Order: sequence, then C-alpha cells, then structure tokens
Amino acid sequence: MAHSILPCCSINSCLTTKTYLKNNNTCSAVFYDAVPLQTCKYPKTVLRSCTLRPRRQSIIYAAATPMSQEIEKSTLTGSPQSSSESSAKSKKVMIIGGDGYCGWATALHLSNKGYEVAIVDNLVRRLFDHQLGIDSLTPISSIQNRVRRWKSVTGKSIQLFIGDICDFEFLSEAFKSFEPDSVVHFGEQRSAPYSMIDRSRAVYTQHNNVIGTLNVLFAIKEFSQECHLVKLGTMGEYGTPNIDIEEGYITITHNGRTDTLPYPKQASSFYHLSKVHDSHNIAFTCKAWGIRATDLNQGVVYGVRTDETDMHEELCNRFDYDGVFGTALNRFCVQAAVGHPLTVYGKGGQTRGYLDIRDTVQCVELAIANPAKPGEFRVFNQFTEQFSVNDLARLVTNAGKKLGLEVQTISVPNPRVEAEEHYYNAKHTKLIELGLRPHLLSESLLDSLLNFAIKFKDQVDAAQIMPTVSWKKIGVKTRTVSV
Ligand SMILES: O=S([O-])[O-]
Repeated sequence: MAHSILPCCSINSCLTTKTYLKNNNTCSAVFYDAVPLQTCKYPKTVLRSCTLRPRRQSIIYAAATPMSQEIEKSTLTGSPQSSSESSAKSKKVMIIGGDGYCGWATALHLSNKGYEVAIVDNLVRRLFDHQLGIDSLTPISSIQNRVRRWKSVTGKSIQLFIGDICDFEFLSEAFKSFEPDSVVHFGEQRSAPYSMIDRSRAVYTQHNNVIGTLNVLFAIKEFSQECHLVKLGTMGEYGTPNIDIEEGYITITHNGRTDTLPYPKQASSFYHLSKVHDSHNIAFTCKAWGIRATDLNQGVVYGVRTDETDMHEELCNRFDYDGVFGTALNRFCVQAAVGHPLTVYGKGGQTRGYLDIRDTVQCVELAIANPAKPGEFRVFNQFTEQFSVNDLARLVTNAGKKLGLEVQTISVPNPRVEAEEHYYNAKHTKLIELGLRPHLLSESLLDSLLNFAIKFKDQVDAAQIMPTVSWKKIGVKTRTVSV
C-alpha cells in the first residue's frame, strides 16, 4: 500500500508509528504513538519525515537526533558502584511509564544502581496537561533531552521506546529488542479525578490500564517467561474497611472452614477499579501460566527530589499541584507557598498511607532485587506512614509558620464519594522486612518541600488549585475541564 509522505508540521492526529531508530551509537528509540495529538510536540530536529497510512494513520519518524557532541565527549561524573550495584549490572529493567512522576525517578535510580534500563512510554501524560490546561510546577525537559542529559552527567545510557503498550505489536517489538529481566509497570492513567471527568475518560482509563497490563502479561508469557512483573497498584484498591487491612491476603474462617483469600477490594473510582481489575488478571496469570509478579499497592506519594533528579536541572521531576493530578501533601505545600488556603475536602478525616518519592524508588529496587517466585502473586503495601487530610493540613500550617507563612485552611465540599471519618489501619511490613529504610515525614522534609514550592511560586496558576471533578456529576457528555 502506498504511503503518503507528510511534513511533520502538518500532523494533527498521530495514531500509530512503528520504526526503529538506531542512533549512531548508544541510544535507540522506537516511536509509536497511539493518541491523537493536537500539535506535534516532538522537536523538528527529531522528525525528518512522516508516513501516513490510510485508515490506520501511521507516522514513521525516519531519523532520530544524533547524540550531541556534548554527550559524546561527556565527562563521567557518576558515583562509583558498590558491590550490590555491580551485581545488578547485567539485570535489564524495562520501565513502562518511565517519563512520569514515579517512573522517571525510578528509571534514574535503577540506572544509577547499575541496572540496564529501558523506558517505554507513549508520553500521553504530557498530553493530559495540554488537554486540561494544567502544567507541572517545575519545568520538565523532553524525554529525549532528559535521557541525553543523564548520559552526559553519569555516562549511563537509558534506552527509549516511545509508544503505546495497548498496541501489542509495539510492545512485542520492545520486549524482543530489550529482553527485560524485570518489567516495572507504571504506565497507567493514574488519577482518580481524571477517570471521573466524563464517560470517555472513564472508558479510556479502564481500557488503557486493563488492556495495557493484559498485553504486558501476554508479552511476558510469549517472550520472557522468567521476567518478573513489578506492577504499581494502589492502596485505594482496599477502600476503607472497618477492620485492619492486610498485605494482599486475609485468612478467614467461615462455617468452620479456613482459607487464605485475596483481601476484599472496595475501590472508589473508575481509576481505582482499573487497578483492581489488573490485580485479578495478574493473579490469574500467575496461577495459570506461572508468571512471577509483585503488586505494589502504593500509598499517596509526596516530594519531588531524589538523589538522581537533583544531579542536573534538566533531570528535574514533574511536580503536580492541580486538582486532577496533584497529590495531597504536594498540593498543600504549593497552596501554602502562594497564600491560598489549604483545601480540605469535607471533614478531612480521610486517612491514607503516604510515602516519600525517595521511598518509591527504594521499594521498587527492593522488589526487583528480591523477585517473586514463578507462579507467585505477591502483594506489598507500599507506604510508610498514615495521615488524615487534617493531619497534613496541621503539619503544613506549622511548617509554614516557621518560614513566616500565614497558612489558612478551608473545608471545601467534597467532590468525591468517600467516608470522611473512618477507621484505618493498614499493614506495611513486607518491604521493611526486605530492607526498606523509610524517609519518614519530618520537619526538615516539609521545610524543603515548602521552600521548593516557594522557589517556583511565580509559576503557580491559581486557577488549577480548586477541585473541578465531581464523582456525582460525571456523565456521558465530554467535558472540557475549565480552569
Ligand atoms: O507523571 S504522572 O504520574 O502524573
């Protein structure tokens, strides 16, 4: 079939792309895009020509930017590897969603520890910002520049596969090319409010998350039976039951018989439900095919800096403070920095598990270094401390006072459907047993987060702060979330 060649600047809707781009030496990339783009965001230097197929529009990026002179001649400044680092040397880790908040920090951390890392990402998270008119507080470089900068700072290469894991053909090629020993799967739409905007976002979230994970499971079965799947789940899968939350399983005696069963799930958004569906699919394939998997039921992540992202400003992580993607403590720090009252939803007794992003990267490393056995479906509750929203507001108010900020708190009508006062006690010992040394929320961390937010406060768009998505008002009409 003949393909028409279009200049890049005329791309309005990029649906799929499959071309392997071999750079001169260290960096290889596969560009594969499955999401309509309003504008072509890739730098013109990267795109030389595009091929558009009738029906299934397909762009082929015919050439990639050669590694810059700067990278070729880079001075290696990475720290020396410890013995545990060198033993990881041969291990290949594919990080799906490696351009996102947790994924980027994890990719750099594992690369720094001596793992061979490949990032797989369709960059759709950047598109969500454009769709919703929101932005990270911190300026973030393109993934290509991030990876080049990492190479120039540390001498370590990260491979890039740009594409959509819902497209099995793309995913298979990435698997066959990289041959991962472990796959860390962050590549999901991860916002509960985003999934509750309208019908199409609810469907997108469940399709993207559930089908993406299914494809990863099939890819492991087909190409890499031994590969360990480390999947990011959420503590939100459990809901807020009036009994203690166990780590994945609960032993129940019923009518005189006893069994250990998956802990009951009570998700409270289409996003959280997508993770529940994933967990069931993963558990089934562990049993049926002998897949080895670890489900990390992660709590709410706060913070932004890690050792690696601090190495250069171009390695900086994203910092979301908006009502759709911003996480609780990060949002409060930005609100305090700009003199906006802290927005507590409803009564503020909502209690959840929290962790520092420096612990996210540590936990993933521990899970990879201590893999599940073939056929084992392991569940770790990945958080370090529990706080209610009111606790967080109090902590930020006190920390703000010390920095001379006058911090107010307001209760806003709760846009979610959730218990606002409830029992909450979740176990989280398995990662500690593997060696996790938590960074607990301290005054100094709060100071540094607040100072970070103050540093960027001129970038804050106040219109992004209030919640705009209501669990009850979701409908079929496509919504443009106004700011
Ligand atoms: O990059 S993310 O996880 O919003």
